[in-house]
Amino acid sequence: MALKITVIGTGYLGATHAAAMAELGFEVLGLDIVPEKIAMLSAGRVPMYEPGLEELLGRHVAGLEGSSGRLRFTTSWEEVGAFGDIHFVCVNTPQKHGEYACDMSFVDAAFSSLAPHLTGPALVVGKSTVPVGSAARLAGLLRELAPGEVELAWNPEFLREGFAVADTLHPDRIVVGVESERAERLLREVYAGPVAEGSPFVVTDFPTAELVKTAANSFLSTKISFINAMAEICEAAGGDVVKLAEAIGHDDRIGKKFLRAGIGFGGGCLPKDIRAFMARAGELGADQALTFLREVDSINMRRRTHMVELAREAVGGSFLGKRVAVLGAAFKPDSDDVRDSPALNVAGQIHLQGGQVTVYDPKGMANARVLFPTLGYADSAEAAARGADVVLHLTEWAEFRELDPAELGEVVADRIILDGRNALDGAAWRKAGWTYRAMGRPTA
Ligand SMILES: NC(=O)C1=CN([C@@H]2O[C@H](COP(=O)(O)OP(=O)(O)OC[C@H]3O[C@@H](n4cnc5c(N)ncnc54)[C@H](O)[C@@H]3O)[C@@H](O)[C@H]2O)C=CC1
Ligand SMILES: O=C(O)[C@H]1O[C@H](OP(=O)(O)OP(=O)(O)OC[C@H]2O[C@@H](n3ccc(=O)[nH]c3=O)[C@H](O)[C@@H]2O)[C@H](O)[C@@H](O)[C@@H]1O
Repeated sequence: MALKITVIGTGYLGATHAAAMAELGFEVLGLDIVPEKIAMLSAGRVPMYEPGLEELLGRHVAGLEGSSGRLRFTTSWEEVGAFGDIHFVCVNTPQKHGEYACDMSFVDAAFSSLAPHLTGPALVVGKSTVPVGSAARLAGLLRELAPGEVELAWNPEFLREGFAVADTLHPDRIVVGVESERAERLLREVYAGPVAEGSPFVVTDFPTAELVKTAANSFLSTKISFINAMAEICEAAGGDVVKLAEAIGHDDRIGKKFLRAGIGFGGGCLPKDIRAFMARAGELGADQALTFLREVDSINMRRRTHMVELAREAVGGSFLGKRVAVLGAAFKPDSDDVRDSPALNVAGQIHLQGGQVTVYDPKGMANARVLFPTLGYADSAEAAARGADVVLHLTEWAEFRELDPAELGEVVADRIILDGRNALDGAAWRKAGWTYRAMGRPTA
């Protein structure tokens, strides 16, 4: 009989994972503690913006016309416990307030809620990104609280927002930390489809599985901060970081990807993951090993301040009485996620310094309004730019590359644009009479 799968926590990761598991042919039950999310998902609607996810839900959510009916959602732990052979835990692990460390309270709560309902044999699989050592601790919690024969495995996730569906169905690799052959066999059964299509399947122990995840995000963060450090040098020396990245990227050992200089990385993962990693290394007495991540983080945060300084310079040295248009609120394009968004951080800093900021983003507006309620918002790039003394391009949506510089030039007070993502066609903007400035690139 086909395995029955539950997914605990149906946010960016969990909602995608649940739909993907149904696509792979399993019966799936998703649980969240937010009833509104469960109501939306049960109606086949996605509570966030993730390309392709709504279509996938439409193919599987029970009760929708023409669906496989393999995917349902609930808020009942009892139902989840009775339903699943395998339970994937996908809840959030944010940064603790005022600390670098990871806030494990959501994971702990999920395990504590689930365990008492596991009366039969079950495999619990952690997918959330956690500090190394968490899996061993949580296995102990399961032994203590679960009445049935329950085992734990750790299966970190590497999907990117904006590509979540494709990354889940065709992952670069599947990593499982297991303590028994049975756990490995069950997870091989779950991922048989992607593995048959070529995804490597890496089997290891708990700590290594946990560490693979934080190591990968640390490496990616380091790559971005490396190229942003080169952008700083290029600005000082008159070089062009885009050419530099292209040229070093021709070396396969370096590679072209993740070398886009700009205002740096944000989002619900890279920033908090490198900080949690540093905090955990400290607890393990190995903090020296990761001191470089402190530098990675500070280079990254400096990019945001640098953009604020460039903007202030562009409006004559003070934001007082100046209008600033901000194009972009999401932490990256093709997402509505504004968690630790560099664009909103820059907008917020300028607002605090007295600038009149108007933000526009194709998908991130609702989330941005919740997080930064005092900023101004407009419902198009043109409306945001109306009367602006400077325009900041901070999230590289395709929509912004398609803007007509001549048309936008008609509505602004001053034709100055700062490209925080090095993604616009500078020559076209200059031709239309704009002062165009990019990051780590020559000014003219
Ligand atoms: N968003 C991403 O692209 C990726 C995220 N991750 C990791 O996956 C985890 C989840 O991240 P996201 O999906 O982005 O977070 P999210 O905040 O979008 O989703 C988490 C969900 O868990 C629910 N939840 C919280 N406490 C719960 C509980 N006790 N019981 C049941 N549900 C509960 C929340 O209501 C929410 O819907 C984090 O550890 C993150 O680092 C890993 C790879 C990719
Ligand atoms: O752990 C996670 O949650 C995920 O974190 C990142 O995925 P994601 O946060 O969706 O976004 P990325 O595409 O990695 O971009 C992160 C940030 O880096 C910035 N970035 C990315 C690439 C680049 O060259 N330059 C750059 O500034 C983006 O604008 C964005 O703000 C990783 O890429 C995923 O593999 C991982 O699973």
